[in-house]
Amino acid sequence: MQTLFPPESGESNESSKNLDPKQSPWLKIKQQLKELIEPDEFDKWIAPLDSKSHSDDEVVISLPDMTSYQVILDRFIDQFDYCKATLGLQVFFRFEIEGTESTASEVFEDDSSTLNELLSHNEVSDPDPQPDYTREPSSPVSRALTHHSQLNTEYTFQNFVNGPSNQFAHASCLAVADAPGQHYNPLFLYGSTGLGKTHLLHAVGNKVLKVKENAVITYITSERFMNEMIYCLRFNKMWDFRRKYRNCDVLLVDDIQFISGKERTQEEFFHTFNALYEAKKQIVVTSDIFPQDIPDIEDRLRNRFQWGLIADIQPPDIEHRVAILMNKADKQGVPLSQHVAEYIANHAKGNVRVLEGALRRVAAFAALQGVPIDIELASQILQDVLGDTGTKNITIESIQKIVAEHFKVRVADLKSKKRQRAFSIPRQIAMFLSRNRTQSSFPEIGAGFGGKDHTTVMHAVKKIEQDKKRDIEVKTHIEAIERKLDQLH
Ligand SMILES: Nc1ncnc2c1ncn2[C@@H]1O[C@H](COP(=O)(O)OP(=O)(O)OP(=O)(O)O)[C@@H](O)[C@H]1O
Repeated sequence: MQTLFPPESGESNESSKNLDPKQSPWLKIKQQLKELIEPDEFDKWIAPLDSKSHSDDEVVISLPDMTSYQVILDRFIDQFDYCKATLGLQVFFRFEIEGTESTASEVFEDDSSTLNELLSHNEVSDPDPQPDYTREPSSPVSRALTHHSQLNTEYTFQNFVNGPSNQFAHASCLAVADAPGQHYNPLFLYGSTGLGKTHLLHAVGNKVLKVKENAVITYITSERFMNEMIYCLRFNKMWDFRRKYRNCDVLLVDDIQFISGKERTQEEFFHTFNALYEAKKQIVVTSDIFPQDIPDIEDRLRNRFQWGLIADIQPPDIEHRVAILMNKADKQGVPLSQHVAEYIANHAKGNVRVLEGALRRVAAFAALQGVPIDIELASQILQDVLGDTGTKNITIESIQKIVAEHFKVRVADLKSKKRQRAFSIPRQIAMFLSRNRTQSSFPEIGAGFGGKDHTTVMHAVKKIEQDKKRDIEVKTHIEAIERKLDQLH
């Protein structure tokens, strides 16, 4: 019988001895991981792992130590997810690490967001089917899960400049903040990046708190929701988890689109949603995708997102951008004339985050150099620093062309399925830039890359985001390509 992984790759033969490769989800996943992960990394971290046992819905994998566990969490979690999704597997992974419990607790106390799906998805130990979630928590870990709303007090309605592009979303949020749980439940805010969704989400929480000081407001990103849930499943803390999320007056969930493909997270969120909804507690979620278009989420959840009110935010027009700039300059005490604000708004055409960045840089430069903020200065900063962001016609095609030239490959290679690093890295970088420098959705980008699935694009974007932070080479390539993109006319 042919083995999937030869012994020289560092793998023991235990899997192939005990499991029929045709039946083992772990071996299927491992085979796919081999194609997604660099050979030396695969040999070092993945090849030695064996599945101890598996059933129809669970695979138990043993990890040699905490280091291996942390490395897998940090570097390969997306690849695991991706493989599971592409293979259509419905299994949960349970990772057993020798003597992990105390170490993992320490990791969680420091930053639960580093914990993720590789922790157990096992719900067997989920306690108490009908618990009282209003009871006070007892243990230190339980207390770490108590409410702390983490609201940004700067993100208020007063600091939000409304205009035609966000008027409906702004009014909806105000209405919800005035009467939480009464009219529009859930409120679903969607729009592209940097247009103020998070700002409005916090504004709702801040306003509710202003009127009702002891209101329990919980703000969470969907990613953190998932990480906390996984931790709690692993360490039998689901009571605490549910107590936190089902016992609040307003639940604010940012970037809900990231639960795409995360089955267990979706299920838990579904029950959280129901519990809050039935108790007439307000739920507000944000997404950069319309609910109908979020890939890989259960229909019952998608439907619920549409029960209440859906409000979109569009990019601000020129007058609105000027108003935002003037407002921000005023609040920051930056002397900005209408004339210069118009110049900046005309050239920094991207989202509001781009506008803010432009203003910050111009103001900092003027303060440090002791010069007035005029058109000449603004023009210099926008050219030098922002590369005139937004005035260029950057498309998926222009990105592909520049990336291909930069890496000396053909555009056809970027659209191909070639898995060699020489092609896969440029392809992933081109996907990443297409997501960040155009308004294209994941499916649109996939279509532009030879009909790739949206999950492939999502995986690429996330991978490059991470690589950019820890790999100076990747960062340098991206910066060089961005400079070329900024020179487009
Ligand atoms: N209309 C507005 N008035 C004032 N500030 C705004 C407005 N819109 C956005 N901003 C500011 O722009 C920045 C980006 O906004 P925010 O983080 O809310 O965007 P987002 O839509 O949640 O983006 P992402 O999807 O990337 O999370 C924030 O500093 C926010 O205060």
